[in-house]
This record gives sequence, structure tokens and C-alpha cells, in this order.
Amino acid sequence: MPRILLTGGAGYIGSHTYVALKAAGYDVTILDNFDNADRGVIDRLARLTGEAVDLVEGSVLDRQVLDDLLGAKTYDGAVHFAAKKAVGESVAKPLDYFQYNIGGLITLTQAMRDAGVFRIVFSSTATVYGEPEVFPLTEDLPLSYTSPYAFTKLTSEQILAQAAQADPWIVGVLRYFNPVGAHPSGLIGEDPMGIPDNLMPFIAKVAMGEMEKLRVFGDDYDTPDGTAWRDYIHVMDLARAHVQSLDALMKGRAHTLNIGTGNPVSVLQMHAAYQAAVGRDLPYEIAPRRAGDVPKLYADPSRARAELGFEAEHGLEEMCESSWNWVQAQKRGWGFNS
Ligand SMILES: NC(=O)c1ccc[n+]([C@@H]2O[C@H](COP(=O)([O-])OP(=O)(O)OC[C@H]3O[C@@H](n4cnc5c(N)ncnc54)[C@H](O)[C@@H]3O)[C@@H](O)[C@H]2O)c1
Ligand SMILES: O=c1ccn([C@@H]2O[C@H](COP(=O)(O)OP(=O)(O)O[C@H]3O[C@H](CO)[C@H](O)[C@H](O)[C@H]3O)[C@@H](O)[C@H]2O)c(=O)[nH]1
Repeated sequence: MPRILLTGGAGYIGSHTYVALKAAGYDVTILDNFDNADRGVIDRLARLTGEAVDLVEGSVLDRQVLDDLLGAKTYDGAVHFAAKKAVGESVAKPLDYFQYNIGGLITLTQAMRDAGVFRIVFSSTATVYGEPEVFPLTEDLPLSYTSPYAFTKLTSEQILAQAAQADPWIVGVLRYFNPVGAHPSGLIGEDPMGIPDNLMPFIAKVAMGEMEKLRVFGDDYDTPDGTAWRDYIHVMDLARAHVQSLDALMKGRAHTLNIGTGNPVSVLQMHAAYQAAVGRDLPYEIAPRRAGDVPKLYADPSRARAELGFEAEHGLEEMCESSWNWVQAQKRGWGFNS
């Protein structure tokens, strides 16, 4: 059974990927410092998989922790989620983002190199396409950045490409579009500490009565209803993409791939779908465009289909229903759905 180090495995995408990797037969060790995760996730992962979680609490910036971890067992690769992800915060604190996201990757890969572990799946993002004008987005389009966060992801991709010139790295770069939704059990999902930054957590807050209305940022974009287009992908599909990416790395096949559905969805379409999941109207108002937003981002997902056999299976309805199920389960205290 291949053994995988999962950095950031207690987080939103990491926790779903943990469950998918275990189901696929991988042995997994989670390294997380709980900077942006609730410790209770670990118990819930144990409930979901029926096995205690192999957890190391520590930071990817801590070389000693990494050396101890990688020296204790033989690893076949890593999936590297641990990073800071708030675009707005990165504008205010760019140096912190460089330290955590770029410094974290360098510390991790140096420790992996010294332990002789050369397979890594890296969490990248659609924001590396900058402000694109050609759609759908294919992997070979020019790359750029509009925030320090995006800069860290683009630089990390480049660091991994350069490192592979010197050492036998086999790298899977996955450029996620907009991950949403939750595990159907209601036990894990997106846990936005503090104020959520993204569309679906905001709609969920309105549905929970914690916010009066959704603010729709801009209705004068060049789209049919005037609101911005994104490519939302169910986190269960995204988790499966990591299993398929690792499977390919195990066979020696490196790749850089978009992970999206290819279907653009507007803010108002997402709002309508969430209303349908909740079964009642959710108030909204049109607000000015949000600074830094691009009008459209959606993937051409065909390379992931060709190289991994990956295809998103869950539609918008399931994304909204699973999110609504998760936020309600949180309020109830995470009982299993039955
Ligand atoms: N959620 C998105 O919209 C999105 C989109 C594209 C890319 N990504 C990337 O995917 C990855 C996972 O995102 P997520 O949404 O699951 O985020 P998240 O914040 O829920 O998960 C990140 C996890 O990493 C942990 N962590 C942070 N710094 C750490 C450190 N120094 N050492 C150890 N653990 C640390 C956090 O505690 C958390 O559990 C990130 O790299 C993010 O940049 C996310
Ligand atoms: O209250 C809100 C929140 C968002 N939006 C709109 O909803 C769309 C999606 O916004 P999100 O904040 O959910 O997602 P972004 O596309 O802005 O960014 C997300 O996806 C990117 C990749 O596509 C990056 O990975 C980034 O880190 C991640 O937050 C945007 O048009 C935004 O203006 C609203 O109208 N109202």
C-alpha cells in the first residue's frame, strides 16, 4: 500500500481528499498545524473511515518536524495542501504569504528530497491565469497573477518545474477552479473561520439567518445575466482528482491540469440553485463589483480527462444540497445523516 504525506489534511479540500485516499487504499499521514482547521475534524475523519487518523501536529515550515516524520516511515509521495488562501489577506500581508506558501513548499520539498521522496501533488489555482480573455481556459495559456496569493501559486509551480530539472521529481500540478459543497455525511465541509470570503459560504450564512442578504458583486459583466461566471466544482470530485493524480504519479506520469467542470455558472444562477436546495427565497441585493474580481473563469477540463480519466460527476444541485446539509449538520452537532 503506498504511503502518502497529506499536508493540510485537516482543511477543507484536504479532509475530503483524506477520505478519498483511504477509500482508494492509500496509507495516509496528515501533517497540519490547525492554523485554519478545527481539531474536531480529526475525530470526524476517524468516524468516516472507521480507523484512527495518523496525525502529526506541526508546520510544513518546521524542518525538524518534517525530517522526523519522513524518517519514521517510508513515504511514496506527498499531497501538499497546507497554505494560506485568502486573496484579500495576501494583499495586506504579502510577506507572510511568501513565507507560508513559498517557504512552506521549499522546506517540504527539501526534506522530501533528502528523504528520497520525489512524488508530489501540488494545490494550484485557476487564478494563475491572471485576467484571461480566451475561454475556456486551457493549461497552455499564458500565466500571470493579480494578487500576492496568486503569485505564490504561480511561483510554486515554477519552483517545482525547476526542481524537476535537477532531481527526479514527478509532479502533479492541479489548478482548482472554485471548490464548493461538502461530504454527503455532513461530517466534513468548508469551515470558514471568521468571515467567509467566498460566494457559497455567504449564501449559506443568509440561509442560516446569520446574514440578512447576499451581496451580488456586479451585474454589469459581459454575461447573460450580468453577473460573473465561475466554474464551481464539487469538493468530492476534486478529492477524487487527487487520487487519480497520485495514481498517475505512481506510474511515473507527471502532469499540470485544470480541475473544473467546464460549465460556467453565474452568481445569480448559484444563488437560485442554493434557494432551490433550501426551499425558500434568500434575499440578495446588487452591489458594486468587488475589487480584483475577473468577469469569467472556467476551465477546459479535457486534458484532465485525457491524462487522468478524470471527469466531474456532481452537478450544481448536489453542490448546493451538500453544502446546505453540512451547514445544518454543524448546527445540530454533526450527527450522522440517516
Ligand atoms: N478553497 C479554494 O477555493 C482553493 C482554490 C484553489 C486552490 N486552493 C488551495 O488548495 C489548498 C487547500 O485549500 P483549502 O480550501 O482546503 O484550505 P484550508 O485553509 O481549509 O486548508 C489548509 C490546511 O492547511 C493547514 N495549514 C496551513 N498552514 C500550515 C502549515 N504551515 N503547516 C501545516 N499545516 C498548515 C490549515 O490548518 C488547514 O487545515 C491550499 O493550498 C489553497 O491555496 C484552494
Ligand atoms: O458575497 C459574495 C461573494 C462572492 N461573490 C461573487 O461570486 C464569485 C465567486 O467568488 P468567490 O469569492 O467564491 O471565488 P473567486 O472566484 O473570487 O476566488 C476563488 O477561486 C479562485 C480560483 O478560481 C481562487 O482559488 C481563490 O482563492 C478563491 O477564493 C465572484 O464573482 C464574486 O464577486 C458575490 O457576488 N458575493
